[in-house]
Amino acid sequence: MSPSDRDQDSTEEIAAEQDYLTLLYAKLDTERETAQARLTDALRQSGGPPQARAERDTAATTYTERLSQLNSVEQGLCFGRLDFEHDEPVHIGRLGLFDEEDDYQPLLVDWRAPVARPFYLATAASPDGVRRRRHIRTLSRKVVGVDDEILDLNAADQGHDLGLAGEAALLAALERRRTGEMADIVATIQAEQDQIIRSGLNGVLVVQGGPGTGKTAVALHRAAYLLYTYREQLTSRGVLVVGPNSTFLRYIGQVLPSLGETGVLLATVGELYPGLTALGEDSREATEIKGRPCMVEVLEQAVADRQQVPDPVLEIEVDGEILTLEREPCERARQKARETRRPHNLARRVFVDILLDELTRQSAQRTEDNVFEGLPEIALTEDETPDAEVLDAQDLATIRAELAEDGGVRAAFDRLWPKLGPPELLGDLYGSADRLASAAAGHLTAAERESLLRAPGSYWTPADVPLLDELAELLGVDDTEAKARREQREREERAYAEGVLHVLEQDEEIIDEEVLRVRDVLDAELLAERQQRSGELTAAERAARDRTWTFGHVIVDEAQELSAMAWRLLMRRCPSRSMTVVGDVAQTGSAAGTSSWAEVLRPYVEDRWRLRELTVNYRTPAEIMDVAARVLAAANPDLAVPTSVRESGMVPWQRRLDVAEVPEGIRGLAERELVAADGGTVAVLCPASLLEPLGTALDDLLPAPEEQDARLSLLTVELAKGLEFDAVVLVSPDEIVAESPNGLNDLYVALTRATQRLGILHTGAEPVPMSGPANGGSAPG
Ligand SMILES: Nc1ncnc2c1ncn2[C@@H]1O[C@H](COP(=O)(O)OP(=O)(O)OP(=O)(O)O)[C@@H](O)[C@H]1O
Repeated sequence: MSPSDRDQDSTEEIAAEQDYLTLLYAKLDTERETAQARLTDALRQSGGPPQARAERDTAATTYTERLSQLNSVEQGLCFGRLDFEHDEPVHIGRLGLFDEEDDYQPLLVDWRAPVARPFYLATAASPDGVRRRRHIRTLSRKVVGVDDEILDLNAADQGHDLGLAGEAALLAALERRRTGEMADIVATIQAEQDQIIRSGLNGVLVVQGGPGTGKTAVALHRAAYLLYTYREQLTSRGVLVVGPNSTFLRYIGQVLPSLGETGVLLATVGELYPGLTALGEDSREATEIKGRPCMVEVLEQAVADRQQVPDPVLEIEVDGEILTLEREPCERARQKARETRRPHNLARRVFVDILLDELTRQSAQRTEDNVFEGLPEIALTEDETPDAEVLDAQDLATIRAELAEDGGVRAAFDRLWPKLGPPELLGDLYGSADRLASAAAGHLTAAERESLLRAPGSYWTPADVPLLDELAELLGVDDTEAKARREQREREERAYAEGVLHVLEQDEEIIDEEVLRVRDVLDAELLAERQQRSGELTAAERAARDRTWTFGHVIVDEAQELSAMAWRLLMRRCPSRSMTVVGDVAQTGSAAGTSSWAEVLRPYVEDRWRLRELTVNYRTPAEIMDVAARVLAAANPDLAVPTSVRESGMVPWQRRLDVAEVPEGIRGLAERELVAADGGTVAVLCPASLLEPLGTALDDLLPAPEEQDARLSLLTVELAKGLEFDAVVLVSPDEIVAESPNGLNDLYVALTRATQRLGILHTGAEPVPMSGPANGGSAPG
């Protein structure tokens, strides 16, 4: 076949695919119109029995979700086609479309359906009945190209040694300019990634892989797959995706909506304590200490320290009389309360009950003494005993109830066993060297305790959130009063709704006797219910407001950074242990983070977790990985860098400047990289110590904080974790290494952020030889 025949072929193929795509979009438009009409219909109806109302609400929610799903797949609706040896071809896309007029024949197959799987897995050596795999490139609703792979044995010999599927489409996707928002990879998922995405729902799955191997992309597509496959199980409990910081969450935020999935909660660990925003920042040392597992014992002791007994006696004045609480009964009450093993605020009731008995006994004794005081001694008759009591059970109950309400008695109980909230207790602990010394005895040194001290009212930090969550468990919520208040509020809302109906009815009588009566379409119960519900919430929205919410599945990204205390919090949110844990132990930056998955998971699932590894680097060209490999070899000689899929033809540039000259020099370099990136993104990555001077030097080139699609970013390595840019300028590698105990890991992360160009600006000694003959590392693929 001559080249012009091939062009002709491809023009015809494109035209044929265009016809099919036009049909698919017409179908999509019809589906949208139908969903919109049904939604309008459901919203317009009102009244009827409660069951009909509930059905209508469910219908409205279903059609709203369907509509948003149909809208989200507008771009790249169909991206592939499989031609089989024996069966009819199928087109593959972001969601399934069916032809109702032809017995629901599939027009478009959802990429997550089993029949679409060979699109990602079939190879020439193992074609699985597939004859041809076609990638269809589109721009809006127009087909702009097709890339075909014929899966026959001739092709098997020519395959790429990395076993890539749809190589042309993959390389085109990888070469595209970055925008500051992660894109989905649904059209070019590779076989090793597909295995992870479609792995079963149950148990803990760990995905370990070097930089750029697609861990984040895979984790997000797995969320979409699980929601599709286990829809019923997961929509009610929701899926949680945890990321390291809000910059990262913004970066990945569009991927799931572009896959038609919106019911997922994306959050950092610092955002998982509802009602609290962790705006503060800890020193590196304090972050590490707050993450240690021994903090559980420190907090337990801090709670125990708030359960006091008098030394030796506490006097309480009640109605001019002095009652006393001595050490012994208080110790007994404390012992009994602790033995219940209930959280502090709930065990308090036992403590209070026992001491109320004690005070009641004293008060009754006092009353009896008063009754008999001054009376002449009267001889007992034969049927009287000397112990006959003056006060009966009813009297004792009254005394007890009065004591329970007495301000002095309540204050005494609050002093001995105060009701406590997590922020209050933790604030008190951080605010007092003495309290800290008592709680942390045997766990933290004086210097370590010192680093936790802070002024009252300081902002909470992300590392405080797991501690607050732990305290919420230790303290418990005594919700008796809250429950009573809630019931009262519900009663008031019903009464208010009754009142509203009454007023409306009166108005009606005045305006028009003939019109439908308000009570025919509304009743008090419904009005009150509407008020309370104030709109249907998705599981993700409800979960975000509820600390005790447990999710159907939890995905943790950059999981190597999490502290032991953060793991405890996440495990509480996922008692089913249906989790996907994604990370790279070679990239651990936080001193509280981990270098071993087994160590992290053992306390929760022992060795019952499965490991999958990703080995191909889709982000970073081989020339850059060559430099990164030298750093990894120095940081962790046992680990290998992933193999790059491509070369860029550009060896990273390296330059030397005096540290004082950097602010002046950086501007020109950043401008040059912006031009070279040609509309793509550029990041200057620097040690924390240079953030301010470089920020000033680059001021007018940097975006305003609210600007979304920044072309230039200035970041520390910690904040750049998980992100990628077309070009990176790395400043002062030696300082980056010196700033952290895991400095070489940080440098490795920084070196692997670029998709095209990397420049290194040295200001001191090279922490690891970064140029010259390679001493190991990845050979260009
Ligand atoms: N199959 C694929 N098709 C197209 N692009 C892909 C594929 N797999 C990964 N990529 C791209 O490679 C880049 C790196 O992916 P991702 O950020 O998920 O890697 P990572 O393993 O999480 O990296 P890091 O550990 O450095 O954070 C992204 O731009 C992603 O879109």
